[in-house]
Amino acid sequence: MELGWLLWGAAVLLLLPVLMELSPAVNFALRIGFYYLLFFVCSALTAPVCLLVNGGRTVKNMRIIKTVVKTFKYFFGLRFEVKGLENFEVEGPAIIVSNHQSILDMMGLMEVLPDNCVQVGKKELMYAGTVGLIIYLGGVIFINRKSTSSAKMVMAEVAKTMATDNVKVWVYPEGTRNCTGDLLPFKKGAFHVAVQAQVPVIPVVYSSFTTFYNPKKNLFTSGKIKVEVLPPIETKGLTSDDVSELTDRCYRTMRATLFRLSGRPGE
Ligand SMILES: CCCCCCCC/C=C\CCCCCCCC(=O)SCCNC(=O)CCNC(=O)[C@H](O)C(C)(C)COP(=O)(O)OP(=O)(O)OC[C@H]1O[C@@H](n2cnc3c(N)ncnc32)[C@H](O)[C@@H]1OP(=O)(O)O
Ligand SMILES: CCCCCCCCCCCCCCCC(=O)OC[C@@H](O)COP(=O)(O)O
Repeated sequence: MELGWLLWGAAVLLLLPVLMELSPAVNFALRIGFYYLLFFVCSALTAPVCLLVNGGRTVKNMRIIKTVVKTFKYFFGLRFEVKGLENFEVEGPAIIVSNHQSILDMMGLMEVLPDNCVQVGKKELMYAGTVGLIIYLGGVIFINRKSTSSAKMVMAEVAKTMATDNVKVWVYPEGTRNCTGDLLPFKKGAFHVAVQAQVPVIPVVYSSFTTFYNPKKNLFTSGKIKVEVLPPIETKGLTSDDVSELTDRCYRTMRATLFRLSGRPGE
């Protein structure tokens, strides 16, 4: 019986490189599948540690999660080139906004995540098995994108509590993943919260993944991701009437940075 398994394992190991060469689809499926498996297994192993060390749902668990997720890049040959981390050093809370290209963003998020920073995520993620549990423990704020009114209420609550909790809140203003090398129009929620809480907006831009990652083309190889944390944009004195202009300004700055980091000529 054991010999059978041994032979089977050896055959797979020998065949794997051939399979991966033969079919990009197999290579893509294996790498993404392994990424999901890493999420699943590491979440299951890390949740008890978070409970033991910090006792429950708290942003302090993000430190543990970050330590684990930061190792994932080595499995995929991904490297991050980070600039501007000093821009996170603002007094007190802030709203951080970044572009969102893929599930791979979780590695980029954890690569630069400042202390005491939680994320806004779609509520469906709460049901993603062990990953749902670990992001709940990490303090992730869940919103229902299908109900603007309830999402607004959650965000209004965030604006009220982020000062007392002294947390930064990381929002993906595009509201969904977008791996086209450009930005989707920005939703305004993050900027309403920043103005309501009178805290700065800190834009973060990740260079385009399209050179090494494209699900439509079964492309997922190793690669370098440039990350730039831009100077904070103050909101003191702004009101809800200024939100559209603030959103626009942030969008333009981040889009220009995205093109620069990705070596794409600006428009
Ligand atoms: C140990 C190993 C572990 C391994 C695994 C660990 C993994 C890593 C660990 C942990 C990290 C986990 C991280 C998860 C990350 C997940 C990310 C996602 O899920 S991204 C999708 C969800 N995020 C969003 O959608 C945000 C952006 N959306 C918004 O902010 C929207 O604004 C929202 C949802 C609040 C409303 O969206 P609308 O679609 O209705 O569109 P709009 O244009 O923004 O708003 C419509 C009108 O309402 C006003 N409005 C919007 N928000 C408002 C507000 N808060 N207050 C007042 N008015 C508001 C606007 O001004 C607009 O009105 P006028 O066009 O100006 O007339
Ligand atoms: C082999 C067992 C594998 C079991 C799988 C475990 C569950 C894996 C779920 C991983 C989800 C972890 C968080 C990913 C964050 C993310 O990137 O979510 C996408 C949202 O931002 C936007 O969603 P969308 O609007 O659909 O683009």
